[in-house]
Amino acid sequence: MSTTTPEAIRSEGLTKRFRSGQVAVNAVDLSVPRGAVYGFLGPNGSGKTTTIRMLLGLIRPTAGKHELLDWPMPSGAGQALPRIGSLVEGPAFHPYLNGLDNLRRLDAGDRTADPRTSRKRIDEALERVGLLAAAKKRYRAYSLGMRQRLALASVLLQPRELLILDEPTNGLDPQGTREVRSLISDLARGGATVMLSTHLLAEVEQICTHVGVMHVGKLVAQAPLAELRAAAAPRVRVESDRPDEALVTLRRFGLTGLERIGPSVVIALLGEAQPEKLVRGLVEDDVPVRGFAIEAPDLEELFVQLTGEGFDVSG
Ligand SMILES: Nc1ncnc2c1ncn2[C@@H]1O[C@H](COP(=O)(O)OP(=O)(O)OP(=O)(O)O)[C@@H](O)[C@H]1O
Repeated sequence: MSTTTPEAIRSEGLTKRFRSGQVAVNAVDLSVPRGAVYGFLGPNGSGKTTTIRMLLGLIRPTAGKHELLDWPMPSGAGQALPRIGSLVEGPAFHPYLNGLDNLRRLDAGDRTADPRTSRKRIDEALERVGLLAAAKKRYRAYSLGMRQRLALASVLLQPRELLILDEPTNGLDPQGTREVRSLISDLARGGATVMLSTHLLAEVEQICTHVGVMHVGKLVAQAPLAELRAAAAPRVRVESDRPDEALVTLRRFGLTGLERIGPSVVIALLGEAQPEKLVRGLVEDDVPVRGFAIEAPDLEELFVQLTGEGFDVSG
């Protein structure tokens, strides 16, 4: 194996052009740090599933290259894939078998799984996704949410270094959604790296440490969530005929991120400063103030600026 890098997933110029001519994924450079919960966020049709299918070697990229756990794909698939659990389009479950027997079948077909521990691992996986009570029910009688849980259980039959999950909470009711999110956080605490795709900003805000934002096939932003939050931190905006003097006052109050915008507007990060004290300070310094506002873009506004579209914030 090559030397261990800080990234669990790395891609350069990953591109998929379908036969129709449509470029679904356009030169995507992913960087998913080990230990991260990486939210792959984007509206429907932005290219998330296509990217994930390329990462896992299910479809061939038109251009670009990528590595999973430092193994180049697809040549290193034999080494990389046993260390990776994935949920994309769900495994093929048999409709007339119950959940338990479906997992037995999958586990028996996995040559890296130890048959002696099979039952124990299956029960643990069913328990983790809250499906133990329904283990003997036929798959065809499962609700969409139960099917999703069984798919997740199949990913958890073995310990994994990396989990790649396409819309893992899709189809789950609010309770199921909460449970799956807490399960993902548990897995990350246990040391796994998780990449999950979602169209829900709330999902990213609740469980992710990093985010990559897709828009019409392009990765338009990629950063630790804390960094994006800082970029979305509240700012103070002062309109004055003497902006240089306004800047001096704001600086005196310890504000950072000071910037002049146009001839009469300055902005700065509000930080811990109290707005009413700032106003008083400006007046005391004899700075003529025409406008004073606190602007607090939230993450949603930030993403809208990036992509020109909103995300579903519910869930
Ligand atoms: N096999 C295919 N042949 C042609 N076009 C495809 C194919 N698969 C996906 N596409 C197109 O590629 C674009 C990206 O689709 P993709 O499924 O990757 O998006 P997504 O972000 O995962 O969206 P969703 O959340 O709806 O799954 C879409 O416009 C889709 O219609």
